[in-house]
Amino acid sequence: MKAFEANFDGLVGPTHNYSGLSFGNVASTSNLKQASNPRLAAKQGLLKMKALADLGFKQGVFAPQARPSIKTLRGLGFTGKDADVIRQAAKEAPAILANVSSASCMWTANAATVSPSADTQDGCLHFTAANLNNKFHRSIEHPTTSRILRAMFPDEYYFIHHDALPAVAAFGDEGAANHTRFCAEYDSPGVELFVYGKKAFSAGVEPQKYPARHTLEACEAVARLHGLDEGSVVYAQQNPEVIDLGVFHNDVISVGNRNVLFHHQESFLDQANVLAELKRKLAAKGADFIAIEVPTAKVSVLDAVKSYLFNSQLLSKADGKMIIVVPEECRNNAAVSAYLDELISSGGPINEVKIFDLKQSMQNGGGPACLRLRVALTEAELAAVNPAIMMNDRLFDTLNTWVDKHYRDQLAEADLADPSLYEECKTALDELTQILKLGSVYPFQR
Ligand SMILES: NCCC[C@H](NC(=O)CCC(=O)O)C(=O)O
Repeated sequence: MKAFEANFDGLVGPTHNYSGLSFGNVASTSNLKQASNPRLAAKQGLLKMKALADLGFKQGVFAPQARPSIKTLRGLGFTGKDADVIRQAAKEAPAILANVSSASCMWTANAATVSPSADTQDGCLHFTAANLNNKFHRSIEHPTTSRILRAMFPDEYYFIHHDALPAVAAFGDEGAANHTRFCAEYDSPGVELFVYGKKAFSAGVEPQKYPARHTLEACEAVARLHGLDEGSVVYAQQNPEVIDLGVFHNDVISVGNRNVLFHHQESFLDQANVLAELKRKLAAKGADFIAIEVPTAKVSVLDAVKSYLFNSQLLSKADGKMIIVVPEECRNNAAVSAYLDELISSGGPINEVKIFDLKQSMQNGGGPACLRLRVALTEAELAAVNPAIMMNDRLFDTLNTWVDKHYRDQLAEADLADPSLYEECKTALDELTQILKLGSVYPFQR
């Protein structure tokens, strides 16, 4: 049977802005109050999707959410017509308005955790929406995320959707940014690596400066929901010291594809044992685990955080070799650029680099890997995906025209107070649900 890894990239929403909302994410806090360009941001993302689709990879579009979230504002006591709600929040609680205006759902690696059907007890493909409980602006994403996921993967015969875990810190869940699946072929049974920042209900080390967003308890709950057995999972604690250096998700310090893990020397707390367990469990599934470890002497953690070398995508080509998709920032960093040259000429599994300009997203701490949710699909499952979300020449043109029609090319803090921004967002997203055939997924449509 043929199988694929499809990538579903977050289409950047019309309110993309820099509000410095993510303590612990260095890019987010250091670009606070910069003006953003939502139109450019959306187009940068679309160009990546189109380029990968053109290379023959299965590529889909993950729709953004309506912002500001009027529902959230009403729940916090703002009243009146929608425009009044926005004006009142802008005047009395601008920080709340900034939170509910974030376009943060663009980083779909945080939308959910996905277990392919080859790994699960019932043979279904499981999704659990992430509660993103650690950050207020992200904690409001999951109800709509769940509805969009159901519209993207509607067939109940193949796809099972779980609601987010309880919205408390003990079950803090950041989705696939802290989850990597290893396998020989995409449809052969694999091993799923769940990475957490701390334990909630038992003692252990944790970061001192920045939050550990994701707990072991959340990882275990998702593994249970998805029906993964002991031989198919590895739990690893992220190195708390690198969280304190700005590695707020594991996908800032490691990335995996098939049998390969590309990671930094300081990624995990108990690195040697994590790697050994992965090797052993993967061997039992008939795959030979390859770990490519980048030494601190070549790339420091700070360079990794600045360049987002590990927030890359590893994509398997027909010949079995892999492309590494990196942001432009990797070429602007001398140490990282030199390392990349060495990597692709090393004779190892990664032998090609593709570079993308994703600066608008990068300035909020979101690189190529943050922008995509990976779903390994069999041919039959792929055929059951909503076809209107799959990228092709026509959809690329339609979405570019749609962005030109609806998006502003500049957004500063003061613009968030403008009620017409919400109107523009609603008009755009209403049209988008028709383009992507999603049905009524947004609160304003229900
Ligand atoms: N996987 C990348 C996620 C980036 C995201 N940044 C933000 O939400 C920044 C938004 C702002 O600061 O305006 C986060 O930290 O969760």
